[in-house]
Amino acid sequence: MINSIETLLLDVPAIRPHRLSVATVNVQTLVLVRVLCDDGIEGWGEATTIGGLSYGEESPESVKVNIDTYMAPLLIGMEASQVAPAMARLRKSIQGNRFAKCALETALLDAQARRLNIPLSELLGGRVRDALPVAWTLASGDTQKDIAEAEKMLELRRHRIFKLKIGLRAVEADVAHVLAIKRALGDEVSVRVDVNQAWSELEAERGIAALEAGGIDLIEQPIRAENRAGLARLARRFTVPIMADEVLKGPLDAFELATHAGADVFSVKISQSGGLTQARQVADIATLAGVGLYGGTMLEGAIGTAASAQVFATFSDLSQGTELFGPLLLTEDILTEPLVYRDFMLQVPTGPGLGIEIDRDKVAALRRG
Ligand SMILES: O=C(O)C[C@H]1C=CC(=O)O1
Ligand SMILES: [Mn+2]
Repeated sequence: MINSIETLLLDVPAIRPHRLSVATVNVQTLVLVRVLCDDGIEGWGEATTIGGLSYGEESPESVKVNIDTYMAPLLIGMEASQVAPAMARLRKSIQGNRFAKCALETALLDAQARRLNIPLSELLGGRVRDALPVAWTLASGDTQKDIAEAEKMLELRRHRIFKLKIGLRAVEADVAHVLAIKRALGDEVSVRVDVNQAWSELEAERGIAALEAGGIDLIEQPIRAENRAGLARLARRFTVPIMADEVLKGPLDAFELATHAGADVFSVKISQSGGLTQARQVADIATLAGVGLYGGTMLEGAIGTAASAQVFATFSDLSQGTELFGPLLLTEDILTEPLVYRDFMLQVPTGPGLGIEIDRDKVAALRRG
């Protein structure tokens, strides 16, 4: 039986300001969910977002209020080992709130996989890989700083795929910044951009043409999410792959995008998808439609990152890699043993459930209030 559900907010400083076109992250608020079951088993989930309400329509505070007030009462007393009926009840009674639902599903599946003594990936069809390529996002806002940071990551053998956040400056200035970094890092390194919806379609045509000519490998959400027809036009027009991010909010969007050739690649995010099961559905739709896959992040800490890794490890195609670097952007970790990043890959935890152990003292120290 599900005995209790607790939602915790943890404010964790970033190692440097992380500048996106929609927000600058100086401190990341981790939204953690802990489910306690009457057999003594505990499960953890995460519903972290970026920049309060500037990225998505759920804030850390709204996730906490909505889980505590509306969702936990629906689940408490239900059979903890029956995750599907629990989630069906939640989905039937609660509109929207994908991040909150994702955190709850993660915690319930973590607990159930621990109960069965298997990694969470094995409840989702089973893993086909034990390590995931991990991109790093260069977002200091300064070209020379970004180059130095990338060179350090290459030397550490931690990342050789770099995603650059652009869209704050004029198109030409952003293109010059990206191509300077590409030239400095050379052909062995993959350089991509994420515009976070900042360009108009006309700006995107100009910007993408220059980036494609300069050897950039992937263009993420160049125009606003509402302009689906525009994204499809860009995908058709350019050879460089166009990736859907903000436009993709679950299986129905995936189906619609796949039907209309709306993007070349999907960035799958567990919370944007509304949970781990739905993230798998997004991936299945992509694979059936011949759309490429990338494992995305909402800059979650270790719990959301481990949960994402358990899901992405089950994807047969993961041609564009992942960006599961969230914990590395934070000054504090909340695990007894950190996640392992080695040889440009995140090692997918092999222990039961999420395969991680929470350090309660660290959580208590970082907890808000
Ligand atoms: O992809 C986004 O839009 C959000 C996030 C993912 C990596 C990163 O640096 O920011
Ligand atoms: Mn993005």
